[in-house]
Amino acid sequence: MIDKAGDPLVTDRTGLNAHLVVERPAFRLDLTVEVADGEVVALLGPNGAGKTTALRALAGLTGLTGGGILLGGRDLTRVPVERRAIGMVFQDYLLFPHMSALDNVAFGPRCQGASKAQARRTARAWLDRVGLGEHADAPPGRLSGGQAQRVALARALAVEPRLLLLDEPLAALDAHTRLTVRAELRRHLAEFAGATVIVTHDPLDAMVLADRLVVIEAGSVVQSGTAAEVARRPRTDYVARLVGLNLYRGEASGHAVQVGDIVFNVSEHLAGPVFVAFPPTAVSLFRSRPDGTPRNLWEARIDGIERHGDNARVHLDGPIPASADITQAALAELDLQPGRRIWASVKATETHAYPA
Ligand SMILES: Nc1ncnc2c1ncn2[C@@H]1O[C@H](COP(=O)(O)OP(=O)(O)OP(=O)(O)O)[C@@H](O)[C@H]1O
Repeated sequence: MIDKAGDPLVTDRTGLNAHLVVERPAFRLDLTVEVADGEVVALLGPNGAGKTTALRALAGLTGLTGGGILLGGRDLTRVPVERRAIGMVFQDYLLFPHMSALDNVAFGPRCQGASKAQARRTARAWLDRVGLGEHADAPPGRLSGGQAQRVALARALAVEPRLLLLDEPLAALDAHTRLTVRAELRRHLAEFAGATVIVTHDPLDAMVLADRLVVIEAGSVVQSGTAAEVARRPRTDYVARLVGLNLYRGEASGHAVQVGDIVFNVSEHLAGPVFVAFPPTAVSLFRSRPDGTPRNLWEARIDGIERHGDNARVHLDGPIPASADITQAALAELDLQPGRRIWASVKATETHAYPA
C-alpha cells in the first residue's frame, strides 16, 4: 500500500509510534514514545536528560543510530525533515525576521507546493484563528513575545501536520503573558487532530497542556502516566521534587518501613522494597525530642530556609534529606536557623507507601 505522500504504508497503526536511539560519546538516548492522534504528551526531565534530543530526532534534525519512527503507519525513519508532515515550535520561535507574520505562516504551505495566493489565504485563516489577523503585515520584530508565539504556532499548524512538536513553547514569555498564552495554546491543542509532543521544564505547563507525562532522566523513560498518576507514585527524586514530595526507598514489613536507621509507620500493609512519600506539610518540627513513639521521628540539621508568603519551607539534612513546610509564625516561635539541630516527625496517616 502507498499513502498520499508516496511512501510505503508499513502498518495500519495510527498516531506516533517511535523508538528513539541516539548514541553520542558521553550520552545515550533510548526511549519509546507512543502518542495517539489527538493526544498531547509532555516530555519532562532535568537538564541534559535528552528531551531536546528526542524532539530533534522526531523532527529528523538529529539522526537516529537505532530504532525507528512510525507516524500514521508511515515509516519516517529515513524521510528527510521537509517531508515529515511535522509542525515545530521552538523556544525562541525562529521566525524569519525579514518576512511579515503572514509570509512566515505562508512559508510552509508554499514549500508544500501551494500557489502564492493559496498559501497566503491559508496563512491568513490561521492568523485569524490565533487572533492575529490584524498583525498580518507586521515583521516579527514588531510583535510582542506572546504574539510571536502565536505566529510560530500558526506557522507550525498551517502545514496541516500529523505531528506537532513544541520545544519549551512558553519559556520566552513573562509570567503574565505565559498565563494567557498557556490557556490559548491548550485550546488550540484540543482542536488539533494529530499527535502532539511538548518538551518542557515546567510542571505546570505539562499539567495544563498534556494528557500524559513521560519523564526522562539520563536518556531513558523513568516514569509515565497522567499527571495524577505520576504525582501519586513518584519513582525518582526528580519526580518527587517536581510534585513537591519527600521520597525514600525502604524495606517494608507490614506497616513498618525501614529507611536507613529510621522506621516509618505507614497505613499500607506491604513487604519488601518500597517507596515512602509524604508532603512537606506533613512534617512537624520540634526544638526538643517529643515524647511518645520513636517511629516516624528523627533528629535533623537545618540546611536552609526559604520563605514564601505566610509559609516557610525548611530544608533538613541528617539521616534523610527532607523538606518541611511550616508557618512563618512557627518559624519565629521555634527560632529556626540554618545549622541548628531539630527533631522532625511525620504522621503515619500522611505517609504513602507503595512497591518500588
Ligand atoms: N549536538 C550535540 N552534540 C553532542 N552532545 C550533545 C549535543 N546536543 C546535546 N548533547 C548532549 O546530549 C545530552 C542530552 O541533551 P539534551 O539537550 O537533549 O537534553 P535536554 O533534556 O533537552 O536538556 P535541557 O533541559 O538542558 O535542554 C546532554 O548530555 C548534552 O550535553
